[in-house]
Amino acid sequence: KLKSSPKTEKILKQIVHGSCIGSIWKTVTGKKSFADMIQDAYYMEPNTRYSTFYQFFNPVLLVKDPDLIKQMLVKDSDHFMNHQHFIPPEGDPIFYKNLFSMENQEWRDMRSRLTPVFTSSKMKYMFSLITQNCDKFVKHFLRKEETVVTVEMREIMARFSNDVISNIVFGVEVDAVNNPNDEVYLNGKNLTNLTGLTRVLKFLGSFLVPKLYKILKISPFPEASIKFFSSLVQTNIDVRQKNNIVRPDMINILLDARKNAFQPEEAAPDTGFAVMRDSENFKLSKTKIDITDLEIAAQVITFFFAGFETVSGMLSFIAYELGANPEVQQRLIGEVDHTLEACGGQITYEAILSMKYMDMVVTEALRKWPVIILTDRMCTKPYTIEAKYPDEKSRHVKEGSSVWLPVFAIHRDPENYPEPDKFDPERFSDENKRTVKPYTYFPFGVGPRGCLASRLGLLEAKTLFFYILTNFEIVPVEKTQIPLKISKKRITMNAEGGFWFGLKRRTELSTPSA
Ligand code: HEM
Repeated sequence: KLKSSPKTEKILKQIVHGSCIGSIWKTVTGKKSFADMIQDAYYMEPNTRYSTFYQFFNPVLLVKDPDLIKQMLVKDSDHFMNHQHFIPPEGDPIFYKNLFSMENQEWRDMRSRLTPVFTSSKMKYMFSLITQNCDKFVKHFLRKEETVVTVEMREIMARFSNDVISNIVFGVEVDAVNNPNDEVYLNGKNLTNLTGLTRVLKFLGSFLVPKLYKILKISPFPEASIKFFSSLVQTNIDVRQKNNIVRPDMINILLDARKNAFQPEEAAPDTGFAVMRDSENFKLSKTKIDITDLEIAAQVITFFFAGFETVSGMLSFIAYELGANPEVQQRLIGEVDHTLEACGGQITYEAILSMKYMDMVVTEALRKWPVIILTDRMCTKPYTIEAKYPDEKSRHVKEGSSVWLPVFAIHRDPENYPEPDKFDPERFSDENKRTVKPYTYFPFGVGPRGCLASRLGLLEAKTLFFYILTNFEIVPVEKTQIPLKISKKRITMNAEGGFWFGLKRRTELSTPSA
């Protein structure tokens, strides 16, 4: 009988049971969704605080227990500071020098320089850019003759997200809602689209065999689109500096912060339950920041990348839940109408954020459909998980090994949320939200490395649905699929067969003059 090491035994067991490696293969070949693959891993070792498995030969620790998540990824986050790198440092400097890929002290410095750009008062400053795009969005549909316009939500939300994020981060007014062939949009889609066997393999491969990718200098992203965005941003910075152009966007905030220290913040309301707060224990930059043109370009391109697919996914799932749950939608329409009336027909930042039911709906949609199914950390300093229960042994986590936070699986675990597949905004009412188990809600990740721009994402969602519901009702049409099935063809969360719904005018009077 051959003797094998515990590690080999574990890999063999996984292959034999088809549990993890088998489910990775099913995901690569489009037979299983990425969310299902992670759920398989989550339930592989039931009733444990964490599971371990191998990404081929790399050990991965999947953390499931809320207290352990808090301990490891918040309190002891200095042991788990970086993401597993999947973009080779030798690749394009613009794409590599972004916050998501940065590591250790370099990341910490950049994060503290960028955090002031995303405060609530900066969101208020940028609110006018968001409303400009929301207004364009509704006018696009109000111009149509039909009373009910059939629309594939994911496509139109992607175009909307493209327009907003380009407007806010690049300072470029793009109109992909009206022009689907817009160059910025097509390049953004190319950059973020993870469909097709080659792209899926290339992307999953960067997680599964990162060392090989590093050696071969393979980037999972298309080079032509990276070049397109680099030159767009550089030209934009040059033109502004030459002509002293000022507009309320991120390039402007960063260029300005190079000359003047960040000003004391004016008080502004926060954007809701889901806002990342753990990530703000940083010493914020109170002096002028030292940031080069290249670094500004790298950051704003990351913002575009990070805020395009995520936001469009979130908006599509909110639209789906409103269309599938008419009683929720009617209650929200009531709140929208009341809010519009209370602010005399001219919506304000404060009024958007005063809507409690809107916050409950958006929070629950992000619980049921967290668009980022999984986030990861790399162990940067050896760590020991002490045994807590009699049947546990303490577990050593080696430097360089991966830790995964299975967001989707935690949000759908009935231990955390009873009837987890039910869309129930009441979970987040004033009364009930106090009973949500801490560290079981992660649409924007966790700890100091959590999403930098949760406020922006939430503000975009609330403002767009305010505009939509002022003018339309979202109704099922022939092609609508309820219940929604998660697509097996994409790594990012999407609906099989698309998100088809109708936008039904609420009144004939809302026809725009222009
Ligand atoms: C609904 C919209 C969004 C969702 C669901 C989302 C979610 C996430 C998640 C899960 C992470 C990883 C956090 C972790 O590992 O703990 C992340 C990181 C990040 N997000 Fe977002 N995000 C959204 C919108 C945005 C937008 C609009 C921007 C920029 C304008 C943005 C910028 C970033 C950046 C820069 C990071 C990396 C932070 C770091 O490593 O320090 N995100 N986001």
